[in-house]
Amino acid sequence: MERIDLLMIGIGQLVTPPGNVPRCGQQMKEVQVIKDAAVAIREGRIVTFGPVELVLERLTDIEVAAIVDVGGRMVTPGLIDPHTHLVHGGSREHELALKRSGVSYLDILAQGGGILSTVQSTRAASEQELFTKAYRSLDEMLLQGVTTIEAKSGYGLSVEDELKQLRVAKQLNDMHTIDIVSTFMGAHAVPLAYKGRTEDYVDLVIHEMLPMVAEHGLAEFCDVFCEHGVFSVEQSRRILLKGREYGLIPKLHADEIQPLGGAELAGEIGAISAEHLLAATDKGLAAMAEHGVIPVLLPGTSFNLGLDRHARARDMIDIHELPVALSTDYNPGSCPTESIQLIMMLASLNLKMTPEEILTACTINAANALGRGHEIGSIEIGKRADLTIYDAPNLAYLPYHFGVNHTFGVIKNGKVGVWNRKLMTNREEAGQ
Ligand SMILES: N=CN[C@@H](CCC(=O)O)C(=O)O
Ligand SMILES: [Zn+2]
Repeated sequence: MERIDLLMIGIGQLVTPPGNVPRCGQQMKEVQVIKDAAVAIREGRIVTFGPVELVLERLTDIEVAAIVDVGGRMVTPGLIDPHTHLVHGGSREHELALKRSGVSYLDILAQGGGILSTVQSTRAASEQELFTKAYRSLDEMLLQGVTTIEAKSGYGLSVEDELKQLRVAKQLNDMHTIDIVSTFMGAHAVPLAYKGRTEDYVDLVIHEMLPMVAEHGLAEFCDVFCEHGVFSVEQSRRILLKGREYGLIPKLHADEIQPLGGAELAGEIGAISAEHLLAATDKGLAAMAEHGVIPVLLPGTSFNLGLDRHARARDMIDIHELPVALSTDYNPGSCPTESIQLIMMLASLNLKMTPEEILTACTINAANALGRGHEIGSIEIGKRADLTIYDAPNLAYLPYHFGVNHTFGVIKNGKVGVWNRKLMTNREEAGQ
């Protein structure tokens, strides 16, 4: 072993799911807890970790450039948020009264509001404006302990505006501490100019948007809002299969409001993940389990939409043995929050997930929903040194003591991104 760049000591509890692959069913509860631990990092990767005496023994006669003592705090892998609509213009607080008076999410959309309202603001915004707004959201996420996110397009809904959103996401990935994985979601809604002509819009997505996104290398995944009144199962299938021909891995907003068969479609085409799933049937969940599709659950969305129904996480874990992942769904409409820690609390309250399951869902299962289980999502030798440090004595404390940010520090790629609750990023780079 050569020199060590950073040695983290004083870890009261090091808590991580093991391995690189998705943790299914009861495996989600099995996390490794190492007391009085240390982690050694070189060139942004984990070189060794374990009980402090063991780590120090392994480092005998090895030069250590810097030592950081985290004062008995808890450390986990950096948290991963695998479903966000990060880049968008404007906000939708003007729809709050409508929402609270009982008008449904899909009715607001059908009236030209909702997603379509954000499409207007996103089209009107410059790339710099979109960048600055999203950069602030990324700062919030980093302060919460998040080190990698996914970001979808889908508020442009024209060739040029979809590319604009994806270019901004790429630039953010280059500039911000958080890693951003991009998803093309031109099929997020039918734009007003195509009202009543959904098939024509699907043709635009397939024949004009997908080739351009692929040609510019702007996305890794393709997603569709498969929902009654938005895109049908058949249209979603066509878009996702064509996307795959262009090298984009399929994801799907599936069975959020109606049991349309999105979960079944995700299984049929072997999507990497299916999201929402509040209305998914047992048949759909079985199809997902059979084909290794990861359910990404978004309890902040059902909470914020005031629904009395939630995704059936317990059935997914206990009966279907699925590898559940969790995410904020950060977006300006159904879930305007960057707080992954609020999501952890809601997963406990409404999805009845245990603290261990919640950690697994926010780390290794989320990493696999982004095809990155070999790189991030657990503390293993050789993996990226993405670590979150909490002012909390144990895992259960996170969903228990709610409404505050427990994150004390973040290490991203072996470098300090947050310390003592303060960002260590260079804000000047973001033009602020
Ligand atoms: N359900 C569809 N899309 C987003 C919401 C987007 C919006 O309302 O702006 C979601 O995942 O919740
Ligand atoms: Zn979404």
